[in-house]
Amino acid sequence: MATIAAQGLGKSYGGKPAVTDLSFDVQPGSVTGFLGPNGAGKSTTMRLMLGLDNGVGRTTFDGRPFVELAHPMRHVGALLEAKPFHPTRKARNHLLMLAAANAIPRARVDEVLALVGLTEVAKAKPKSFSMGMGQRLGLAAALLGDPHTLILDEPANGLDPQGIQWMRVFLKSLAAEGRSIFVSSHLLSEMALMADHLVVIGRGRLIATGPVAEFVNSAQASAVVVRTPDASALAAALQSRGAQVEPGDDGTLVVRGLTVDAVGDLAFDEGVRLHELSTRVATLEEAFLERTAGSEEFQATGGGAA
Ligand SMILES: Nc1ncnc2c1ncn2[C@@H]1O[C@H](COP(=O)(O)OP(=O)(O)OP(=O)(O)O)[C@@H](O)[C@H]1O
Repeated sequence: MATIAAQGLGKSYGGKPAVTDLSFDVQPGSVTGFLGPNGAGKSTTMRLMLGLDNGVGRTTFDGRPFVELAHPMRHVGALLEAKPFHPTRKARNHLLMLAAANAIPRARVDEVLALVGLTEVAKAKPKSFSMGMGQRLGLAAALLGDPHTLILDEPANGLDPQGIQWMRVFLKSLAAEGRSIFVSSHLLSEMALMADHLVVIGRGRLIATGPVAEFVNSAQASAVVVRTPDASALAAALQSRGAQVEPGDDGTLVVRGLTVDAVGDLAFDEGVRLHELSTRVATLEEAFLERTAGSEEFQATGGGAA
């Protein structure tokens, strides 16, 4: 069973749809990246999942909606965009209050402060915190109940490169323990390193969901590159098997629709000599830009492709 099952989520603001009929699953033991252009509806979706926004649809955590969980913090930890802590209440005291309200042992507070690297500043007030420290405190709060599921909206916001790397290793280790991690981020190179699965939305609608590898391999930018002195013979043979073939750089052929193994086997069967046979895998950024093209809410007129 999927740990998180979101079904038919929807929300409009003033008649304008922000999220429309959105359904997806998040499996345990993996990091699922939640991607979409600015304004695509990621934060709204996460709020809907936790019952923090009025909307339509249903999200269950191990079969039950968030509001029906007896000890929600022990099932689901959330870090959303809004800073939930009091600016002048010391970081540790903030966590102690949360722990007390949720019947979580006090000792867990110092554990989570250490986990996120805030032990040294436990007695400081969040108003003196950098954005990255604030994110770490938010993550500490999300982890208090040792939850099986984490929902994190842009947790890497404000973190320096070391912090971003730490976050990646940390979230991957939590997933490796069997937890479900659902995390949004605009840092696509980071997401490529961290996520196993993706949920990609545009204008509030599902664009793709599945393994990261499937998403990048299905991109147009992914292809088999082949170089041969018999290009026209090979191109004809490839096209007769349904492949799309385009001329590439330096006399290569760029082939889509067949695997590298199939291209190599076909060349062998046809007696065509090959001087190069390689694959080009799209980056997550290329695949993302390709699949979300036209679904950006905010399009600038300056810049563009160089
Ligand atoms: N409280 C609100 N009132 C009115 N419109 C809202 C509100 N919150 C979000 N929206 C609108 O809903 C849409 C989705 O916004 P949302 O913040 O969920 O997107 P997002 O994918 O999280 O964006 P970003 O990547 O920029 O953080 C946008 O068009 C946004 O302007």
